[in-house]
Amino acid sequence: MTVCTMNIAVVGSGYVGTTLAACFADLGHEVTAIDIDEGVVDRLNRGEASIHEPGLDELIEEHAGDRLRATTDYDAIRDCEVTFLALPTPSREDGSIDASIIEGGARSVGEALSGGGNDHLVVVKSTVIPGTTEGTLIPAIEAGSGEAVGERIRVGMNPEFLREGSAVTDFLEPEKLVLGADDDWSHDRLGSVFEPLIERADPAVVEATVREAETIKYANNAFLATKISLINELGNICKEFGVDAYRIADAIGLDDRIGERFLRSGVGWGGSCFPKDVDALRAAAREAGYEPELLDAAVAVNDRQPERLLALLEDHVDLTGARIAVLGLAFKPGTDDVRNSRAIPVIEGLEERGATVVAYDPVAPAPMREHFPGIEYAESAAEALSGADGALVVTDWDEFAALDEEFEGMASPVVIDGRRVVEPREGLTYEGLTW
Ligand SMILES: NC(=O)C1=CN([C@@H]2O[C@H](COP(=O)(O)OP(=O)(O)OC[C@H]3O[C@@H](n4cnc5c(N)ncnc54)[C@H](O)[C@@H]3O)[C@@H](O)[C@H]2O)C=CC1
Ligand SMILES: O=C(O)[C@H]1O[C@H](OP(=O)(O)OP(=O)(O)OC[C@H]2O[C@@H](n3ccc(=O)[nH]c3=O)[C@H](O)[C@@H]2O)[C@H](O)[C@@H](O)[C@@H]1O
Repeated sequence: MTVCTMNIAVVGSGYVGTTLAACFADLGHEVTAIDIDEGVVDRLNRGEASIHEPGLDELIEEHAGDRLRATTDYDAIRDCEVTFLALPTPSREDGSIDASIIEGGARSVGEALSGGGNDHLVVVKSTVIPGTTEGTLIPAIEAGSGEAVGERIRVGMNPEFLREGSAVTDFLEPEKLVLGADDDWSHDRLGSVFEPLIERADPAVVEATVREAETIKYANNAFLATKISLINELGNICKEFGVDAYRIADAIGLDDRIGERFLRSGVGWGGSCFPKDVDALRAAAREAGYEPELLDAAVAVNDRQPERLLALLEDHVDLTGARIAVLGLAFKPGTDDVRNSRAIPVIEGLEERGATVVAYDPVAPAPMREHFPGIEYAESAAEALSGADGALVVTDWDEFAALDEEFEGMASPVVIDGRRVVEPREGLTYEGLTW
């Protein structure tokens, strides 16, 4: 069967945009990536990603200069049939989303499309609060293009569910695709974009309205974050009972209604999305007149986990003047992203208690230096552990599971594990956060 290939623009070349652009090129589409950062654009054109994602460099190297091109010039959109907006939607101080970047991007897309031309579908890929596409982004496109959306220019919403650290495989092997649009033409065009992926991976396809698609994304993330907070709460209780929370999770996960995934208890959820999206949903719910008590509690439990990790360490080590190794800085393994990493409150807590911090992460030391320029960064876990009075495991990198004689270099071999990754062994004082 012939699969139709299209000319697609992707605005924003961060974690989502770069993955999207490289994967669309791999699916056979002609892709133009647009970013305001010249460094990001130059790297893409040289065949390199600006972010660390397994498999991404290989895809970019294969397609750059051929089916994948990058530019800072929004005018490239004129030659495309579909434009995806993969721009940041960060939190404001009060937790609500700041839509100004994506609003500016939507306006620029409108300007690039002004003056007539071919039919064009603009697809919101970013996570935006229900009503934002209609209330903010469509007016911005209209202001830029000088014409009403709904005739030549139409708008869809296609939330993204990829995880950092497995972005490429998540994108190319999705469980579901949510195609949000408010008319048949837009649904059809969005369907055409994903036709090669549907052929290849056979995901469930959910046809939704734009507002439903916006809402599905928040509901998905709020559910997952709350699921982790629930297993963390249960895990804290298990610890008090002297019971291993992982054995309990294995048992309850066998119930299909609960499911075995996202039941790893520990130091909590971080990253660029769960904290931001749960906060944005709470703020939007409040603004709409609803008190989101369960979501508030999910955040409260999450905020408490790093403190519990530190308290466990304090049971074994006097932290004033102690040298403490922090193993793992990324918010999860497989990424160099440290946004809202649990390592941040952990390091802050250690500094408040007068400890000297020596941190190690296989890929994320550079971004963490911006948060904590004054702490020591080791080149290896062995170097971080050498002479340490205690160690905290904050990210579940596989290499920490293989640590063995490295612990012998510690001044006092105390390991508090926030991710269930280190194997307990003789000679090591080992405690898990929830086991
Ligand atoms: N990171 C993730 O795993 C996921 C993120 N999302 C959502 O996708 C959206 C994008 O997130 P990320 O990719 O993480 O963002 P990011 O921060 O990694 O990348 C954003 C990119 O946009 C560029 N940019 C900023 N302003 C621009 C402009 N006016 N024009 C062109 N480029 C511009 C930046 O230079 C940067 O390269 C957010 O709404 C996020 O919530 C959704 C699912 C997964
Ligand atoms: O909207 C987004 O940006 C994305 O947010 C999450 O993806 P991500 O944040 O990349 O990573 P996850 O694997 O979900 O992990 C998030 C946090 O939860 C923690 N976690 C995860 C699973 C678990 O069982 N326990 C647990 O503590 C991780 O350590 C990490 O800090 C969602 O899983 C994606 O579906 C979504 O697209």
